[in-house]
Amino acid sequence: MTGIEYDDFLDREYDPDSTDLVCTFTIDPAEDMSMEAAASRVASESSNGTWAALHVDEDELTHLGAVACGIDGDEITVAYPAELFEAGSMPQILSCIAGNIMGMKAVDAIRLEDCEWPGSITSGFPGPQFGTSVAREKLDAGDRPILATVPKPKVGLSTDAHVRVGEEAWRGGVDLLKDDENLTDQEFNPFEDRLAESLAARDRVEEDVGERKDYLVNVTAETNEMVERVDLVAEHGGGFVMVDIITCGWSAVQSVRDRCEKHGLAIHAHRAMHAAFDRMDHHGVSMRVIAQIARLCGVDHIHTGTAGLGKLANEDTPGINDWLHGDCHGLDPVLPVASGGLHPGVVDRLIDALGTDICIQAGGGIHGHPDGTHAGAKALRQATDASLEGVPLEEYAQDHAELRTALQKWGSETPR
Ligand SMILES: O=C(COP(=O)(O)O)[C@H](O)[C@H](O)COP(=O)(O)O
Ligand SMILES: [Mg+2]
Repeated sequence: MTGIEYDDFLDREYDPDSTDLVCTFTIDPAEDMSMEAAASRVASESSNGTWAALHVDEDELTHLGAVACGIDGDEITVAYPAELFEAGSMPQILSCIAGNIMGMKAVDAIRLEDCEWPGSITSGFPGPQFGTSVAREKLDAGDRPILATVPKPKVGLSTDAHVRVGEEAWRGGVDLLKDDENLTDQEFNPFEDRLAESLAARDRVEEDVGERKDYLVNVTAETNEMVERVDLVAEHGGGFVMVDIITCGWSAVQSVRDRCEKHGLAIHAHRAMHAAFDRMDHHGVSMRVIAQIARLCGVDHIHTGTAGLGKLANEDTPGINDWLHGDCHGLDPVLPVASGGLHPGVVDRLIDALGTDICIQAGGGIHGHPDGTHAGAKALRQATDASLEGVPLEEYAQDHAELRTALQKWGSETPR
């Protein structure tokens, strides 16, 4: 009989191989706990161990145990055998690497910082259907950032008012109209009415301005209802859906991705509630890992922060956009969305920081323009054009009235 104990989950000589899922955690061990003791407990509890020494026949043991194989300051590395995981199930993977260990007494805090995903796991997921190619495949953004807006107030507008604001913004120069994260199917603005009338307005604008536009309608709901709403988007001729990926959960994201494959719809991932996991730098799950998971599950765009230029402490993980674009066993790159307190006066520094392969979303920074939504959209487009041409915004504003007014109102900073 073999006793499995915590020490069996610690081996600092182990060198992970290409089939392992390798996770990096920062941990704060409990008062009476060494880093080694805490690391072995993290590896045990997140794979196939528990607190009591177990008695199993060696030949029954399928070596599903994780190995804490690296300790460097407050950072530990844990390698997980691929056989521990169910192919294609993000919930099961997270129940291992971000499950019980988040609450175990052996650590006062623990944060999942990064994952290195083996091909044996990534091959079980679809990845993005379009990713950054939406700019050219579904829109006419070419090499400039895609511009988006969300009507404000975030909820409460009637369908007619919502569509009117959307049409103004599209005519002013944004590519995408986006629902806000808490606008779904409410009496004041029912889902299918808003969908149908917004897409009809989109078609009118495309016809008039000769540039492709589209609508990120928020399909967030119970999973079966979401799948039905994805079908409705396809029936009405939409090109995208928006999903609040954290609040609806990863299984639902996987179901929506599967349905969007059938209809050729791109997925815009809003991350409302992410800050419950990633805001504290000493506990939870980093936005980098959330973005990795979202990419595996197959979103095409995801909000990843504003390089500190916006209103939200939105955890601009250093290099996160590199990861979203970086190679991961052939997964398509995901389009980073910068949003939250943005307005024309910060676009130049935003592009300097994040590049042009991004989506810039501005709500208040368009609809709060002194001359209204149409002018606000024009000002955002003008600021983008100026930045791509390398012309200082103030100089470009001399003969672009809408940008000039925006800069007079907001300058180059964002109020919190
Ligand atoms: O509605 C907005 C921004 O509106 P506004 O442009 O008026 O600030 C988005 O929900 C936030 O950007 C989400 O934050 P994040 O992008 O960090 O997930
Ligand atoms: Mg919002």
